[in-house]
Amino acid sequence: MTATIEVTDLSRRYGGPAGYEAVRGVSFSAGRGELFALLGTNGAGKTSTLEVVEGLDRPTAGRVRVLGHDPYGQRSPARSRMGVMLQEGGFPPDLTTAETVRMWAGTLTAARPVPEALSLVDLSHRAAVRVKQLSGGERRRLDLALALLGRPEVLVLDEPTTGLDPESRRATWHLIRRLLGDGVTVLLSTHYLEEAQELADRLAIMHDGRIVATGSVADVVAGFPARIRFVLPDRVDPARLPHLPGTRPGPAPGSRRGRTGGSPSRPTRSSRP
Ligand SMILES: Nc1ncnc2c1ncn2[C@@H]1O[C@H](COP(=O)(O)OP(=O)(O)OP(=O)(O)O)[C@@H](O)[C@H]1O
Repeated sequence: MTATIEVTDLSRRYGGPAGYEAVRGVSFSAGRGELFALLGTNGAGKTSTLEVVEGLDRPTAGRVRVLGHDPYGQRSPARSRMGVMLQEGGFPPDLTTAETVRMWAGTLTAARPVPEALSLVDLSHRAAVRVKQLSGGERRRLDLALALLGRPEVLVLDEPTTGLDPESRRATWHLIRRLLGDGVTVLLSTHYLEEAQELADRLAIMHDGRIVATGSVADVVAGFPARIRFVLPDRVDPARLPHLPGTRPGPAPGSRRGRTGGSPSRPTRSSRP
């Protein structure tokens, strides 16, 4: 069966052949009703990857297919079935929330009714408020409402819960799970491992433009040793501790001595900074 999203050996370079390669040979796929998460620190290459899947740019090398189409070269068949939530949506500040959704709906052939879109993201009570008066979290939810407006089969969400309070974050997770249950395929980037654990069928951890770990959430988490840090009271001499397999002295915060688990080296005496 063909995957709904298929990314093969994707590279993306900014600034021509001598420029910066932000994505370096990335491959992953997601099937119908699956959520694939890209996890990584700032600058890892997540947004650069998502933008190519969204069809905003062509790959420097490699291949991307969404619902069997090249999202850049065959833009309309892929884009018309895709909902996209960028990291920062730009809205006309003086329109109300409902006017913004209505304006966006006007560009689509079969948009959800505006009240339904607002209710999905819990913004019905803010329908008459101007966008410039919305909080950052409310604007993120408005962004999500616009991504859902065309009843997409594929959703690409760039850090959808950044800036949301815990309750809104959980509500967004609940909504995403419902969409997955309806068969929507979701590609999501996030900084939060917790978010990937909550939602993802599979994930990839990106670093410096490459995937450094990928698989099911359980596989990836199991592949990283647990790190437990503790600080010894000043009066305890680390040399007198019993041997603790897999521990090593860590950097001592302040004037205290620390120790970190997760590496197989034998503990040695820790020095003060
Ligand atoms: N238009 C651009 N021109 C040149 N370099 C860029 C451009 N956009 C992004 N980059 C660089 O590419 C690298 C990857 O950026 P990208 O935004 O894809 O990372 P990210 O993982 O999404 O980070 P964040 O979590 O901060 O959103 C960074 O070093 C960034 O500075």
